[in-house]
Amino acid sequence: MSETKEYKLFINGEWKASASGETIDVISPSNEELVAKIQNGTVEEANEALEAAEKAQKEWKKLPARKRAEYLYALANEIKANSDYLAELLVNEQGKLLKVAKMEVAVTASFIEYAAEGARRIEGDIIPSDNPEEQIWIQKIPRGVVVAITAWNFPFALAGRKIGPALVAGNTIVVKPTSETPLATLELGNLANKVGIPKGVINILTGPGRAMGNALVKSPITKMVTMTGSTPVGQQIARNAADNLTHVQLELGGKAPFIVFEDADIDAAVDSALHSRFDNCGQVCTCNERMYIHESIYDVFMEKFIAKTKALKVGNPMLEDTDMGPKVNKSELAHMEHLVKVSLEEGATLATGGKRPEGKEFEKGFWFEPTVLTDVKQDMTIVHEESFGPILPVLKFKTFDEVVGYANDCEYGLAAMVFTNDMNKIMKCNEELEYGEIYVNRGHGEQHQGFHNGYKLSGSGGEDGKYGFEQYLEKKTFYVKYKA
Ligand SMILES: NC(=O)C1=CN([C@@H]2O[C@H](COP(=O)(O)OP(=O)(O)OC[C@H]3O[C@@H](n4cnc5c(N)ncnc54)[C@H](OP(=O)(O)O)[C@@H]3O)[C@@H](O)[C@H]2O)C=CC1
Ligand SMILES: O=C(O)[C@@H](O)[C@@H]1OC[C@H](O)[C@H]1O
Repeated sequence: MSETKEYKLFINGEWKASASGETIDVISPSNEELVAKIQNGTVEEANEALEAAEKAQKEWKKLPARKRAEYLYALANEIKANSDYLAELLVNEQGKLLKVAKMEVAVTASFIEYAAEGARRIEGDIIPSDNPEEQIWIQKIPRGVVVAITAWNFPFALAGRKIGPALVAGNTIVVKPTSETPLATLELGNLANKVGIPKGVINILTGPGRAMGNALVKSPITKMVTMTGSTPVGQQIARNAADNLTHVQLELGGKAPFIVFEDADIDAAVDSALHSRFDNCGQVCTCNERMYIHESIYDVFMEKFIAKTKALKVGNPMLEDTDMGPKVNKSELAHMEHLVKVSLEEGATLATGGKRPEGKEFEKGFWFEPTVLTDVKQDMTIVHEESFGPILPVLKFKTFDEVVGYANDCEYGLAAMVFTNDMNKIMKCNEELEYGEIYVNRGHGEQHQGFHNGYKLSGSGGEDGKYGFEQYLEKKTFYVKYKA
C-alpha cells in the first residue's frame, strides 16, 4: 500500500507544512477513497504568502512584459508535457471524465498562452491637452499582488485563467484553490520552479475558504481579488474587500435558459441541450439549467431528447465510453436529491433519472442519474435555484414575449442558449435577454478571446479576452507641461 501523498503549502518558491499541524483529506468522488492530504493553512501563512508576493512583485514588474511572457510560455509547455499525470489527478480529485480532464489540462495551457500573447498589447494613451505645451499620458501599470480563489468544477483551468493575465500584466499572485480539488493546481508550484519563475511570483495555499480566504481578501497587501465560485461566497468576498476598496472580479452562479423556437434545427438543438446539461456531470457555470421548448415541436423534441438522456452511460470516469461521472462530493449529491424531492412535491413529473444509479460500482461515490423533469411550472424552485448538476427542468412556451419573460425571470444573468434560424428572433433575443453571454444555435463553451461576463448575481467585472485582461491593470495619468 503506497503512502498517501501529502501536499504542502507553496510559499516563496518553497514547499512547507502548515504550522497548524493539521491536514485535510482529498477524497475521490468516484469511490470515496483517500487521494491525498493537503495542509490546513493558517492566517499567518496567508500573510507570509502575501508578503512574499509583495516582495517579488517589485522585481517582477520591472521585467519587460515579453520576458514575463516567456516564463508563461515555458509554464504552458510544462503543463502540456505533464498532461497525462495532471489529467489523472483531476479525475481522482474531481471525478471528471479522463477525456474532459485532458481537455481541461489543454485549456489551462491555452489560457496561459493566450495571456502571454497579450504581452505586447499593454497599451496606454497620449492625449492632447486643452492647455498649450502640455500632453496627457495614461499609462497601464500592474495592480500589485493578486489573490485568486477558485471553484472545484474546473479547478486547474480556473487557476490558469487567472495566473496567466495576472502575471503578464506584471502582478504576482497568491492562489487559493478550493479544498475539494486542489491537487492539480498545487502541481503548478513544481512546474513554476522547473521553468524558473522567480520565487514569490506564484504562491499556492490550501485551507478552508472562510479562514484562509477571509485573511487573503482582507489584507491591505492584496490589490485585487479574482474569484470563481458561488454567489453567496462572492458576495462575502465583496463585503470583505470593501474595507480596503480592493478591486474585485467575480465569476459566480448561473441558471442558463435553453430556448428552442419552432423553426429550430431540432436534432442540433437536442444534441446541444444534452451536452450543455450533462457534460462534467452538469457542473459548468454556463450549463443548460432550464429548457424552454416551443409547444409546436415539444413532443418530437422531447422524444429524441429523453431517448438520448436515457442512453447516457454513467460510470468509471477513466473509461473512454463513459458519458458522465459522479458529483464532486456528498453535499452536492444531497442537493440533487433535495431538488428532485422538492420538484415532485411542487407538481413536476420525473421523466427519467432522479436517484443514485443501481449496481455495485455505484454503492460508493457520489453518483446521480441524468435527470429530466417535465410538467414544470415557471414558479417552481427548480426553475430558479441553480442545480449545478445533472437535473433538467423542461417547460413549454407559446410566444416570444412569454419565453423571454420566463428567461429573464431570474436572479442570475451569466449565459443563455437560443435555437432559431429567424434573424429577427436572434436580434430580438440579443436586445431583450438579460445575459452577459448568449449562445445562438450552439451549446455553451466560452473562448479565450471572448468575454465571460455575468450580469445580476452572476458576477462582476468579467473575465477573458481584452476586457478581462484590463481588470489586472491599473491606470496612471500624467499631465506633462513642457516648453516647446
Ligand atoms: N461563473 C463562473 O465562471 C463559475 C461559477 N461557478 C460557481 O461556483 C459554485 C460551485 O463552486 P464552489 O467551489 O462550491 O463555490 P464556493 O463558493 O463554495 O467556493 C469557491 C471558493 O471560495 C472559497 N471560499 C469559501 N468561503 C470563502 C470566503 N469567506 N472568503 C474567501 N474565499 C472563500 C472556497 O474555498 P473552500 O472550498 O476551501 O472553502 C473556494 O475556493 C457554483 O455556484 C457555480 O455556479 C463555478 C465555476 C465557474
Ligand atoms: O468555469 C466554468 O464552469 C466554465 O467557465 C469552464 O471553466 C473552464 C472552461 O474553459 C469553461 O468551460
